[in-house]
Amino acid sequence: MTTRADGTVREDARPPDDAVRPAVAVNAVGKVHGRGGNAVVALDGITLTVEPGEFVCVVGASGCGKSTLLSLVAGLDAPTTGTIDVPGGTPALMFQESALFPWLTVAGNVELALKLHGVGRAERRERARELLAAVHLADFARRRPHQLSGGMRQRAALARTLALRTPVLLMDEPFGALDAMTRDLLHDELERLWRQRGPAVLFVTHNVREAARLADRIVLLSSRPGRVVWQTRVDTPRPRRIDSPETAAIAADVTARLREEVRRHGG
Ligand SMILES: Nc1ncnc2c1ncn2[C@@H]1O[C@H](COP(=O)(O)OP(=O)(O)OP(=O)(O)O)[C@@H](O)[C@H]1O
Repeated sequence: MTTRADGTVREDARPPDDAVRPAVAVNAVGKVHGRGGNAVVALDGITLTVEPGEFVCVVGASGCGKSTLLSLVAGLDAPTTGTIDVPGGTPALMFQESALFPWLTVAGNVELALKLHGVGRAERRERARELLAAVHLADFARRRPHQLSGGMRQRAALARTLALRTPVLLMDEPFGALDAMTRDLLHDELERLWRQRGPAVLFVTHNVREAARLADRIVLLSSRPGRVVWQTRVDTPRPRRIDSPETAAIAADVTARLREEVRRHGG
């Protein structure tokens, strides 16, 4: 999928050679929301790639354009300048709120996502069953979302996102509303499933420790308008712990750079 500044979205006709092409390529992208006196320059000249299977966390001060970046990569909005290439097609998205349909069961929510992508009934059932078992919700498949805790709802949302088997997952603060203990468990789940299934992940967060816990690479955006100002690889062996000295040291380094960035902009 290629999204251009004129809003055209083109599905690539030829299957991509994923071994050599990035899973996501954001090329000199700018985004202005609104017009005239109300115009807000959210992003300015962002260039960023995510390699196949890579886990990239984007951090930055509030309002720096992280969610805007994800909505552009998702194809929900068009860039004002530049291009975005996602050769594997439309990515799956997960948000802070589970966005489950309240009138459907947990299994029904996962199956509906598959139905909308043209997956036949028998395969929908099987994939939903397998995914709900993988996120430890097998016993809750027939419950409705309001009967679940916040953490369980996000597990269901994760199952729905993974069920689509897209080569790219976009995650916008998916665990931001959860308590620390639940978030820690969801990090373990996500890391395990990501390693088993191997999608590229572009994960937006305010939480620098979360980024150090999950990422292969952390990208720091400047205060608005967002630009890539710094990035670092995270080579700590997996599985990781959020309270390990290695994770704490990386988080401290990223926090120092983030503070510097916010100070520079008078935040
Ligand atoms: N549809 C829109 N119309 C006008 N302005 C917008 C729109 N969407 C976002 N903005 C503005 O663009 C800027 C970037 O917003 P965005 O939500 O992308 O930032 P963010 O880094 O995700 O913020 P936060 O960390 O607080 O969630 C903000 O100033 C926001 O108010």
